[in-house]
Amino acid sequence: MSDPVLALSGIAKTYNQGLPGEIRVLRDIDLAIAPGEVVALVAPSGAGKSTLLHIAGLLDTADTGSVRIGGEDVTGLSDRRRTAVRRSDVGFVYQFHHLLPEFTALENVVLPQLADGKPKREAEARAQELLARVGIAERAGHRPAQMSGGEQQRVAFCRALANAPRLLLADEPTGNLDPETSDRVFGALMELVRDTGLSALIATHNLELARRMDRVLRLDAGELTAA
Ligand SMILES: Nc1ncnc2c1ncn2[C@@H]1O[C@H](COP(=O)(O)OP(=O)(O)OP(=O)(O)O)[C@@H](O)[C@H]1O
Repeated sequence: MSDPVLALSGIAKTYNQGLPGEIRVLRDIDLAIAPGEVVALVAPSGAGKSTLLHIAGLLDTADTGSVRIGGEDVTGLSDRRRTAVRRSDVGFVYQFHHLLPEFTALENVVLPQLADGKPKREAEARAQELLARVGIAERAGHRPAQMSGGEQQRVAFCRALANAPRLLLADEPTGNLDPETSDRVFGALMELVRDTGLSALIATHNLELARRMDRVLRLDAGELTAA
């Protein structure tokens, strides 16, 4: 069997360790996501889902435990190597799009590819293709402020997938949209994920959306359980 795309083992994280305000956010978390598997993460507010996603996406480090991406143990890598792995293997989508306001939709999808060393012409072709796939090809020349919330979030999906990562991590990717738009935009994301065959861990408060994924996990009191 092939290696999980993401494997977390014995992950624990405590904020303010040893201080009066100590918070044990994660306790002994184990998680494996298979190639092509899409997993929902549901959690009450403050349960530590952002912390878990940041550790899985190499934006933060755990106190104990290991993180493997594509079979490679990335736990002890230097900051430089972690950044390189994150850039090429992990796509991130946040609740708010975090697009660069002074750049167009196309440029927002092109820039991470240039940072990864791709030639401009190739990067632009891929960006066009991704924008077309989520139905906003005609918005390529628009800046974020000229687009609706749902369109902006679609651009953010394209940006996350621009470098063809193995793993997509999403933190409430449609959480700031109205229910109808959220449903449509989430559908576009799922189509993109399924088409590209990548693995994903998607945090959501929306149980209806969670049920459209392959597996639902619940994070509560620092522990992860099957829901
Ligand atoms: N840098 C930090 N220092 C101290 N405490 C922190 C830090 N980051 C997060 N916390 C605390 O850890 C807990 C988990 O935070 P986290 O952001 O992971 O939660 P969450 O589940 O993503 O919450 P939400 O759904 O509200 O965004 C919270 O109680 C938070 O206040």
